[in-house]
Amino acid sequence: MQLDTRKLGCERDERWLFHDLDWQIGPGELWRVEGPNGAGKTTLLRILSGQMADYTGTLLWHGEPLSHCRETFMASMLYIGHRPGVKKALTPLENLDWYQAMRATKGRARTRRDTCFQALEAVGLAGFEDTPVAHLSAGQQRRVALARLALGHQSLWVLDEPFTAIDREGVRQLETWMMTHCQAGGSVIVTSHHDSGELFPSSDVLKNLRFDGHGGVHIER
Ligand SMILES: Nc1ncnc2c1ncn2[C@@H]1O[C@H](COP(=O)(O)OP(=O)(O)OP(=O)(O)O)[C@@H](O)[C@H]1O
Repeated sequence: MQLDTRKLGCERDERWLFHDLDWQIGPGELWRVEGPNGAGKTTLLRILSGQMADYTGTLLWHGEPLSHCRETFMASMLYIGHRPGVKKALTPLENLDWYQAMRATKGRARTRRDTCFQALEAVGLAGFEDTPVAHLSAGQQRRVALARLALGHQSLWVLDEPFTAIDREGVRQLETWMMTHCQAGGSVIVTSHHDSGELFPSSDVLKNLRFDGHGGVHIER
């Protein structure tokens, strides 16, 4: 797993959010992107996850320009954004099953459903599998989205504010998942407004990319 940015830049309303950003995200690396509101964190994550083409510079996936290997990249990357990205009229189980089907996950429908059950149990939604998402709390809805992490398909996780609405125990569990994912050779890029030191207190692998809010971005390995 290797994602590189070369001279990456993005301008909004005649203001550079970031420019000339050279950054390497390698296997086993856990990156926290931090900075003030409006600095450009979400914009950066949307570019890195292949959702925005409005930037300067180059993105390389395993050394190859992203535009040449988009399909492989998209299959290897999981993005969870600000919004839970779940269908409220469906149940958690239906949402996950739909997600699995969309990713053309091989295997029998029954095995696929079992995997979904396990993922929902892992995020604390056992007993809520068949409740329409619209009837769940904000934190539970968020957990439906986060259950995708437990399905274990992708090597790169790009997570924009995944801790929003999640209780303290859930935050610790999520941190553990991210660290375990990195220990297994995966990579994580995560934003959060939690204070520094509040998250991943026991991690010695956490690296920071910090927006200073004035167009400067600082990489702290
Ligand atoms: N589609 C867009 N068109 C024009 N400007 C945009 C667009 N999306 C975001 N911006 C601007 O880009 C800047 C960066 O926004 P972004 O959402 O990336 O910041 P952020 O660091 O994630 O903020 P927050 O911490 O509040 O989530 C903001 O000034 C925002 O107004």
